[in-house]
Amino acid sequence: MAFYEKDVGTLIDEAKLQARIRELGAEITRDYQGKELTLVCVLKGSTFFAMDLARNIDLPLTLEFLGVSSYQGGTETTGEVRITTDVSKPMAGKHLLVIEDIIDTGLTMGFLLENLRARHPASVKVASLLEKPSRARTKVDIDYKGFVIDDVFVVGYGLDYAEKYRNVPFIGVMKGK
Ligand SMILES: O=P(O)(O)OC[C@H]1O[C@H](OP(=O)(O)OP(=O)(O)O)[C@H](O)[C@@H]1O
Ligand code: HPA
Repeated sequence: MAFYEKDVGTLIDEAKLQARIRELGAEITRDYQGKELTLVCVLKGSTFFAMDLARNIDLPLTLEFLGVSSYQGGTETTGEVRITTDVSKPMAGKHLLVIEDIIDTGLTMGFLLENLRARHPASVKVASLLEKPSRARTKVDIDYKGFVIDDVFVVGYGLDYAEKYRNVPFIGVMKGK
């Protein structure tokens, strides 16, 4: 029995995740033909999605990592988004695709888009595996969206509860939360 089976139920299984990621990868491949694409992976939650998505994009892309944190171990945002790790290169003139695991209140992505646009990239688009529109506090346009989910706290496939459960291989819900 896997370590998480007692605590985590399945919301979106691995096959469904991978099928949708293949579709998104194909769409991004078409849209960025002839452009130099930079994936900006938002640490830590988006890492699993970003790596699977990158494998499904048939283009010579560049990877950058940007760390932000605002949940501080709980299920509610602190509302204060902090950069914990910055990208390694200037973003000016680049075609950026920001990769997120989830857009919940939208506060993190709102902060990130403002921060990245100030660096004068050629373009900025957003890919998010999940969207939880019922909790939105600010409007974020998602160019490449995996799934829309209800107002439940999800874990797995990169998403954590108090830093745990990121390595659960599917999108799950905490039982009894
Ligand atoms: O739309 P929001 O309400 O801002 O929520 C979304 C953000 O919250 C999570 O990050 P978190 O701050 O928990 O850091 P982590 O990715 O390291 O877990 C998630 O990975 C998103 O970045
Ligand atoms: O539902 C969630 N799960 C894990 N991390 C999150 N960060 C924002 N929303 C969530």
